Amino acid sequence: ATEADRDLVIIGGGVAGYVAAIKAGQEGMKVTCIEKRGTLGGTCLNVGCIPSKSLLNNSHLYHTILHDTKHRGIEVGDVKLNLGQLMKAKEQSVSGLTKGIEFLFKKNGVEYLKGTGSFEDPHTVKVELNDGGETRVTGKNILIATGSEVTPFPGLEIDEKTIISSTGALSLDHVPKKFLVIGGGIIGLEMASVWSRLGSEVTVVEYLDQIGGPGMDTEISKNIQKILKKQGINFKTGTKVLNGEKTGDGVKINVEAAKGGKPETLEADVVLVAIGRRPYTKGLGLEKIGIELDERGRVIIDQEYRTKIPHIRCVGDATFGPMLAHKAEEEAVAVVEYIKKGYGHVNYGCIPAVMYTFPEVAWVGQSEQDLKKAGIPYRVGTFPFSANSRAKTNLDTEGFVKMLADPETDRLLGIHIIGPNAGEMIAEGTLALEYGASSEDIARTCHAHPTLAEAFKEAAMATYSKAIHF
Ligand SMILES: Cc1cc2nc3c(=O)[nH]c(=O)nc-3n(C[C@H](O)[C@H](O)[C@H](O)COP(=O)(O)OP(=O)(O)OC[C@H]3O[C@@H](n4cnc5c(N)ncnc54)[C@H](O)[C@@H]3O)c2cc1C
Ligand SMILES: NC(=O)c1ccc[n+]([C@@H]2O[C@H](COP(=O)([O-])OP(=O)(O)OC[C@H]3O[C@@H](n4cnc5c(N)ncnc54)[C@H](O)[C@@H]3O)[C@@H](O)[C@H]2O)c1
Repeated sequence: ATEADRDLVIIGGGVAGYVAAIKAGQEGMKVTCIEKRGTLGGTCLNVGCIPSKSLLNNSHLYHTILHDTKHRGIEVGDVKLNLGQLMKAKEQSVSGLTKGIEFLFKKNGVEYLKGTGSFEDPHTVKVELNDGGETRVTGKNILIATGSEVTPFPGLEIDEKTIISSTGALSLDHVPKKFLVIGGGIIGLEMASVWSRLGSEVTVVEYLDQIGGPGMDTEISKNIQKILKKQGINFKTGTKVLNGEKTGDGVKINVEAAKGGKPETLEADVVLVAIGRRPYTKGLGLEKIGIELDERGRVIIDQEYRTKIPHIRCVGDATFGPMLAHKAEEEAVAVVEYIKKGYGHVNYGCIPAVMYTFPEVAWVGQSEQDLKKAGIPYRVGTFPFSANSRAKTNLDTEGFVKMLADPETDRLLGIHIIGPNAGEMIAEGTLALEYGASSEDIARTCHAHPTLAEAFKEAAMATYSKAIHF
């Protein structure tokens, strides 16, 4: 056989794929990235992180202007929603970023093929080009970075009009009167927030007893549920969706208590299916070359991201771990380092999560229920934003910072925040955990005044001693 002519061929141009491509380019590798969507950035940039945050930000601004200005001394006249412009602003953010990645590809010498890749043999990827025709590329190393897709709900076919996935929820052309969300995980709660702020009557049906997914600290989950309820979102937790059907102009959904009970029928104009995402490896031809998936469809890999065929690796949503863009990005850098240098670094105990509701929820490390389950002793320190001077000046005092630390060594085990800008504040917690800091390390670090970050410092003080302002 002729020798493979590229150092690395990447299938998928999402966060995992494009970051690996840029990193490989920077390392002087000859690299090709294949993406079928027509734009780079994958789910995150096109139909995930970025468009959702644009809608969350602008719907929050709209809601604030409508309901939260008078007591601040600002009186506004007629406030109107221009949904078309709201969507245009979202599209502008998306296209600016996706084009930026094309620029970075050029800058770093990455070859970009617009088309669908599949394995012909372990070193050869066939590419069916989007504009017709096909080509073949060969790689010494091949990276599977094909991401994930929405998990469908059996019997509820997604038409992106009345029964929608997150993709439809990011581009509705009207504000539905009744918006029902199946699944109170992160997607469900972010989209519930957007449409509730824009005027829909929103109900979230969640199978578990808590919202935010099982990974969210239960105390935090209970608190954010109360806050979101006050904002007008209805919750049915501990409730199972049985089935549903389209009616003339909407959808009927049958539910019952998860632990059994009387069935109930809920009606809505639009239903969002947000019960999770599953790895996407369709059409890759993995079976042909003997690469295996686990029972949840994840590509099976070892600690260096190698499949059974060691020069074929996989990172991002298509394999194990939380389906998060920053986790995919970390792995993308690490996998190129493994290929190039033989070592890489991702600390899976230290991957932050952020839910961009208002206030935001952010956490890193272990939850109280994790620690209890593992029988690990811990002590808790909390500090409420109602006692933080910056939160008070901002008139946004809901939420708190909660820290969990080892009672003997004081080493931090987990940090959980509900509060404005929690997503930015958690970076300090992530750094602390990454470097094995103690709560006293944080408490003895000077924090500028007045800032929300002081709540972080005071929670640390409360963990090993006492907070000053509470
Ligand atoms: C609504 C929503 C909001 C989200 N918000 C956040 C957030 O705020 N923060 C966060 O961290 N995460 C968020 N996520 C999750 C995040 O989008 C994913 O974790 C991330 O996109 C995973 O990156 P990836 O590269 O592994 O996969 P993807 O981004 O899915 O990229 C895979 C790419 O591969 C392409 N592809 C697949 N098969 C082939 C093939 N055979 N040939 C060529 N190309 C192929 C696909 O077209 C796709 O572009 C969100 C997800 C959704 C749905
Ligand atoms: N801000 C962010 O970081 C962000 C934003 C959006 C999405 N994401 C990622 O995208 C992925 C998918 O998000 P998601 O919210 O769809 O999944 P998820 O797994 O986070 O939540 C799905 C929820 O649906 C519930 N559920 C499942 N079946 C149900 C049923 N039959 N009836 C009622 N409830 C049911 C589950 O109990 C769970 O709470 C996640 O991995 C998430 O981390 C991240």
